[in-house]
Amino acid sequence: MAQFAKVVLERNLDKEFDYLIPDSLLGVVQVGSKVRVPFGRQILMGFVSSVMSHPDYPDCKPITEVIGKKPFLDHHLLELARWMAGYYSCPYETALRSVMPEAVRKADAAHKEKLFVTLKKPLTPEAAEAFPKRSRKQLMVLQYLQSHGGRFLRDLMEETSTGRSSLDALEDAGWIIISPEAVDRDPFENETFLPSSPLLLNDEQKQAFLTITQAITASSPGVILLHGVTGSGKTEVYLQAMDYCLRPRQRRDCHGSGNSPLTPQTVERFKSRFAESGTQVAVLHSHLSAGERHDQWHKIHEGRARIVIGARSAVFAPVRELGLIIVDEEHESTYKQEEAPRYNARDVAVMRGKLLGAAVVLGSATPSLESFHNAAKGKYTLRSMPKRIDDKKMPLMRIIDMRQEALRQKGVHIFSGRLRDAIQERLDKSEQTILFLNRRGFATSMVCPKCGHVEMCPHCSVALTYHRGKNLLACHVCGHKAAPPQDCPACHAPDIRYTGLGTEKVEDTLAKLFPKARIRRMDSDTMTRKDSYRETLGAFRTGKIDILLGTQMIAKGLDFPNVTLVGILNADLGLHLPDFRAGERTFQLLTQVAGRAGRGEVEGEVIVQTFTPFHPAVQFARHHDYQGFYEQEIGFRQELKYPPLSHVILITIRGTNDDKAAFVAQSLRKLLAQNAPAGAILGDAAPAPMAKMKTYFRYQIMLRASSVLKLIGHVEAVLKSFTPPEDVLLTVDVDPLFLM
Ligand SMILES: Nc1ncnc2c1ncn2[C@@H]1O[C@H](COP(=O)(O)OP(=O)(O)OP(=O)(O)O)[C@@H](O)[C@H]1O
Ligand SMILES: [Zn+2]
Ligand SMILES: [Zn+2]
Repeated sequence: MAQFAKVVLERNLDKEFDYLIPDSLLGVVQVGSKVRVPFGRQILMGFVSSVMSHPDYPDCKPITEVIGKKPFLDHHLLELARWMAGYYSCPYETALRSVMPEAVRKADAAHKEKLFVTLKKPLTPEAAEAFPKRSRKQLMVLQYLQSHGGRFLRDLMEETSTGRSSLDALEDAGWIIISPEAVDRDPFENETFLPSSPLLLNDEQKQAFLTITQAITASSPGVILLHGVTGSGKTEVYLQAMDYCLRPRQRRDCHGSGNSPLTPQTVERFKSRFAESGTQVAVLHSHLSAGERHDQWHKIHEGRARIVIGARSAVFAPVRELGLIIVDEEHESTYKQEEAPRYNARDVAVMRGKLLGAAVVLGSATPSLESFHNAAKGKYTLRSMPKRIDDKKMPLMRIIDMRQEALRQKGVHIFSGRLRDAIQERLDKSEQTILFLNRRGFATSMVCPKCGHVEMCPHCSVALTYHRGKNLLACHVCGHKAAPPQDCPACHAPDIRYTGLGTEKVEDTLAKLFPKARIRRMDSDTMTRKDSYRETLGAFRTGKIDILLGTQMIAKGLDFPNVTLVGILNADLGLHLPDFRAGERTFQLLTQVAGRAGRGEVEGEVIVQTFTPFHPAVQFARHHDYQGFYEQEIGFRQELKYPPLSHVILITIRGTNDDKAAFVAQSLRKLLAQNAPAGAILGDAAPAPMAKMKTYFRYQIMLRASSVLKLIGHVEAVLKSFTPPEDVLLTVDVDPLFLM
C-alpha cells in the first residue's frame, strides 16, 4: 500500500505538506528523516513529521531523496517541538530550528560535498605579519577561520569568495586541513582532567540521591526540586546520580544530561568525574564554533557521548535514551530565550522528561517562585539540603545602611568604612575578596549640573554609559557608541559630570585605596577573549589575585575556599525596576553572591551596602531565610494575581512611527477584550517601560489568567484575524521573564 509523509519545510510556512513516499524509499523514510522535496519549481529540504497511509491532499508529489541513513530527529523531539510551537505560540518550523542547531541542519544540506576545513595551527600575529603580500586572500581566509572556527568547504568558499585552488595551496603549506569528514574538534582537547572519585555523601545528600535514583527507575519519574543552600553539595549529588543513571544494570540504558549556565569549573568537575570510566562528555554552549557544535551534536546523536552538559539549548541534545535531565540553578533567567521561540529551557526540560519518562531534577539555592509553588502544591517532589557541607556556617551577613553612611562620610562614597576595613583585613591575612556590582562601565550617566541634561541614546530610552578606558559613551541596550562631548550639548555649560557607579570606576577607586592589592575586574568589557574567563578564574584560584571585582558573571557557581569576604556594593540596583519579580531577583542575587563566601575552613563574611536596608528581599537574604521570603512573596503574588498564581502573556507592539504603533496597540487591545476567557485580566495598551529600543517605539499589553492554554487560544484566535500594518511588528511572549 502506498505511504505518505507530512513534511515540515525549511521555510517559515507554519504548515506541513503531504508527499508520496516512492517505492524505492519505502521503509527508509521515517518520522524524523531529513528529505528533499519538490515545492513549486524548487527543491526544498524538510523533516518528516509523520507517516500515514492516507494523505490529506490528493495528487501528492513524491519525495525526491532522503538525506542520511537514519532519521535526524526521534519522534520525541518532534513531539517536543510541536508542544513548543503550541505553547509558545510560534510556527512549528521555528520551534524545530531550536531543536536542531543550524550547524547541523546546514551542514547536511551541503551533502554533495561534505568536505570540512579546519585550521591546523593558530595564526599568530607574527605569522600574519610575515605572510607574503601577494597572498593577501589566503591570509584573509586564515583569519576568517581563526575567528569563526571550522567551516564546511562550500560555505567557506562562499563566505570568503575564495576559489578551491587557494585553499589547496593553504593545505599544501600546512595551514589547514581539508577532510571529508568533520574531525572531532574537542574544545577542551588541550586539557587533561585528573580523575576524581565520588565523595562519601552526608545524610541529606543521601536522601536527595535516593529520591533521584528512585525516580530514574520509576515508570513515571516526575520532577524533583532540590533546594540546597549554597555550598550544600548539590553538584556532588548530580554527579553520583548521573553515574547511577549510566550503570548498565539499569532497567533502561540511561543517559544523563546536565544543564546549567556553564562555568569552566563546572565543565571540569564533570569531565574529571567521568574521566576514568572513559565516558564521553559532550559540551554544548554558545561559544562553540559552528564546526565544534556540529561535532558535539553528532557525537551525541551517534551515542558516543552519553553525558551532555550545556547551556540553554542543551535541553534539545539528541541523547539516545535519556534517563535524567538536571537543570542546575533552575531560577536563572538565562534559561529563557529572548527571541522566537521564546521558550524557557527549564520548562522544556520538564516537558521533555514527561514525554520520555525521564527523571527531571531542578536544583537551586534560591528556587524560582514558580518551581517552589509547584513543589508546595505537590506537583514536584521537594528535597531540601538546608546545611552546608561539614556543617560549615552560612556566612555572616552585615547590612550597611548607606543613608547613615552618607551622613557620616559627608556624601555618598563607594565604600563604607566597614567594607574598607574588612578588605584591608583580608589583604593583611592573605585571604581573598569578591566585590559585586551589577553594572559595568565607569559612570552610568552623563549629567549637566547646570541644566540637568542627561545624554541619552538616540535609539533607546536609556542614558549612555561612560567608559573611561576607551573614552566613549555606549548604549548597553543597542550598542550605540559616541564620543563624549566636552561641554553640555543642551546649554553648553563647560563642566559636565559623570554620575552613577560602574565597575570601571570601582576598579579605579580600589587601586587608589589599596595600592598594593592585586585587583582584577571581570565583566563583559574585560572578558572579550574566548579564554579570558578561564584565565582570570585560574589566576584567582591559584592566589594570584587578591580582589576579584565583577558583575553577575561572578555571582554563580564559583567555589573558592580562600574567599572569606564578599562585598555587595549596591544591593538596591535591581530593586526598583517596574517588574513584579524585582524583589525575587534581588533576593536570589544577594543569596547567590553571598554564597561565594566562607566555603573553606575560615568562616565567611558578607557586607551588603544598601539604601533600603529594611526591604524584605534584603532582610530575608540576610537571615538566609528562603522559606520566609517565599511566604511573604507568594502572598503578594496572590493578592495581585501574578505568577505563579497566574500565567502571563505579554504582547509587544513596536514600530518606527510612534503614533502608528500606539494606534495598533489600542486597536489590538479592543479586540482582545472581546470574548476573553472568564477570569482573564487584560492590562491597558501602554508604553513599555523601555518606551524606545533600537529605534522602535514600543507598546505592551499584558494578559493574565490561571489557565494558560485558554489564554494562548484566545490570543492566537485574535491575532489570526488581525493584520497590523507592515511596519508595525507584534511579538507574543508566553511566561515572559522580562517585562521591560
Ligand atoms: N559529601 C561530601 N563530602 C565532602 N565534601 C563534599 C561533599 N559534597 C560536596 N563536597 C564539597 O563541598 C563543596 C561545595 O559543594 P558544591 O559545590 O557541590 O555545592 P553546591 O550546593 O553545588 O553549591 P552552590 O549552589 O553554591 O554552587 C565542594 O568543594 C565539594 O567538593
Ligand atoms: Zn546643560
Ligand atoms: Zn541604544
